[in-house]
Amino acid sequence: MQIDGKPWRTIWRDQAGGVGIIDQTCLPHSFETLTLASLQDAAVAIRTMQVRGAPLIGAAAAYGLALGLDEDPTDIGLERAHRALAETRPTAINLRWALGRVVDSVCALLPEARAERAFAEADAIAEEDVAINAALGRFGAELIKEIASKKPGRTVNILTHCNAGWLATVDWGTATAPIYQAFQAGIPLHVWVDETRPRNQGAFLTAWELNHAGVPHTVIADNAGGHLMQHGQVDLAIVGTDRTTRTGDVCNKIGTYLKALAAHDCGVPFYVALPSSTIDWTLTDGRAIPIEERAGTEVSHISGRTADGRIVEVQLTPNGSGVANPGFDVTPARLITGLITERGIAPASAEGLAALFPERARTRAA
Ligand SMILES: CSC[C@@H](O)[C@@H](O)C(=O)COP(=O)(O)O
Repeated sequence: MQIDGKPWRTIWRDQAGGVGIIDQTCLPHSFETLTLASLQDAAVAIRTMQVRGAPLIGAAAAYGLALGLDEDPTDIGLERAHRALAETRPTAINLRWALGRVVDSVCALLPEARAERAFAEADAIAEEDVAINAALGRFGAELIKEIASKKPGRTVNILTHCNAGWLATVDWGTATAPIYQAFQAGIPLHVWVDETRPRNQGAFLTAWELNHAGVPHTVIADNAGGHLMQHGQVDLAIVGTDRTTRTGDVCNKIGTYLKALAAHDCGVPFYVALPSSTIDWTLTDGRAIPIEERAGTEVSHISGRTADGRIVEVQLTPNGSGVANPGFDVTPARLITGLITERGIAPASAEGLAALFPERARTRAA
């Protein structure tokens, strides 16, 4: 992604031995970067959602483990860093996947060799994420081109939920990678951006990055998607996922399920874009996925910028009303038209995923 004419990634190694990130809690009002200099910084950044989105959480956790090994490379230090990071967010499987990769790469080494090796593994995870998202973007862009060919000269309207974009990955995004690639290929397209209450990742982050990329888009209230689908104003939906079972059930930001139901009712194709690191090969039923329960204040309060540039938070709900805030929901495979992966587009089923990833499908289900 180019920002002010300069290429950016969402996470990088800085000159001083730290790890740079974009503080996503400041967007869209200000673009600020910060340095993760310790295990503690990395754990806080993931927990408070300064970095977020399944693939980026994975990369940040990998760097966090490397920072932890820099502080204490012993077995005890490794275990402590692993535990601290694994506890930060429960739903995105990429977190555990990336931590597992770094642990496997260092555990047989002498302590003094561990930090360097862990940083190299974290770099590899980040680089692979870029290549994988670019690859799945190519498959998804073909899909968009096919839809465009059926309505020559007219705009393809794509609905997306939450931010499964550039900001949620190291580069490209998952749901947005096909959009960016089709847009760059000259396909006329427009994106309906669900605001995605309660944290507004759509209104704050997806809108911000589509703006920077010059992609035409419109932010809508979460409740508007079904209406637009009924009126033929959505050609396809593409969303991301935090964890996908081996049978193709998809866990993604709360509200995704309702969009999939509406799409099913209206005959709108509903696709999920994902790197294979988001597949949990041990699970056969999406209902087994742990759902993060987040702070009630995300529902009862909302923040925004005043006309004179101040960021303020205001309360929406009456004092005394209860609030609940499940962060994710599960869309059953039967509502999903296809899974866009780095190896191609699979039907959302055990057979579909096993055909694309035969070596991973041999993992035993729990
Ligand atoms: C490419 S990201 C896919 C998902 O991680 C994304 O859709 C999502 O649900 C992000 O949730 P978040 O709570 O903002 O981390």
